[in-house]
Amino acid sequence: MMVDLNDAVMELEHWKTGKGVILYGVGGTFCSGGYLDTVKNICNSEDGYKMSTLMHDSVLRLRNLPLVSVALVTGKAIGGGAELILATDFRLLSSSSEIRFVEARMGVGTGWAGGTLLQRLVGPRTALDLLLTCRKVSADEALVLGLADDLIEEKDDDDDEAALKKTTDWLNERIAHHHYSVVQTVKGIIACDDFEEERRIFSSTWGGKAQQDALNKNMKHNN
Ligand SMILES: CC[C@H](C(=O)O)C(=O)SCCNC(=O)CCNC(=O)[C@H](O)C(C)(C)COP(=O)(O)OP(=O)(O)OC[C@H]1O[C@@H](n2cnc3c(N)ncnc32)[C@H](O)[C@@H]1OP(=O)(O)O
Repeated sequence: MMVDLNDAVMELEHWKTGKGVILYGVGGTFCSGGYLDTVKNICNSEDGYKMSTLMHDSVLRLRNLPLVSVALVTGKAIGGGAELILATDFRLLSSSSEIRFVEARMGVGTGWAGGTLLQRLVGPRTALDLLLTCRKVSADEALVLGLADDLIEEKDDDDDEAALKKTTDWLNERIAHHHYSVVQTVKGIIACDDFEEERRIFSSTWGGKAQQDALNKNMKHNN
């Protein structure tokens, strides 16, 4: 799964006209973390560092894609799976889904970049609390904590296709009406978190077709 994820992200890096991507699981579980048979086979510090390096690479490349990314979390997101939901720009949870950072119970810290990403999202105190208590976070609590951006209704829980359709609609509300160059620019600016880079990315759309078309429409933004 870890190598597959890295391959999938590399493939997405070549998608030049894309706007969005949805990360989801099937069969009622988002992801239950490291495959335990593999974990047992690589249970030494050196291999742990290698695994963590591979997962950091995948997660950071996914975050830096010029695409708007959404994790659709149906069912459980456990351990590394809970960390994985932090790799995207947004998180939509089905109302009975459950997030649980169980790494400390498993005798380890966060290996899939989740520590840094979690504290950026919910602040260091809440992150520390979630990582030390290893408690279940319900969809409702996730919404309050800022771990979830929106909830998908319960009736879709065991209907992967319906949940995916709702998530696609949610994402399309944000990206469908913009040209891909505009979506990629906005995403690039948010991902870079750097003023100089923001100017560089901004100038790539200035004077472009999307801007010319918008100017020619004499648009008003008063309703
Ligand atoms: C840095 C990341 C870190 C690491 O790599 O060490 C982690 O990810 S730590 C977390 C590792 N994951 C786990 O410890 C998960 C353990 N499993 C569970 O807690 C439960 O199975 C759960 C909550 C995921 C699902 O519970 P549920 O009641 O819905 O179903 P079952 O327990 O009957 O599970 C079905 C079947 O799937 C097997 N399973 C689930 N997760 C894993 C996994 N990560 N690796 C291997 N196998 C997994 C589970 O054992 C069951 O198999 P069965 O043969 O039917 O017993």
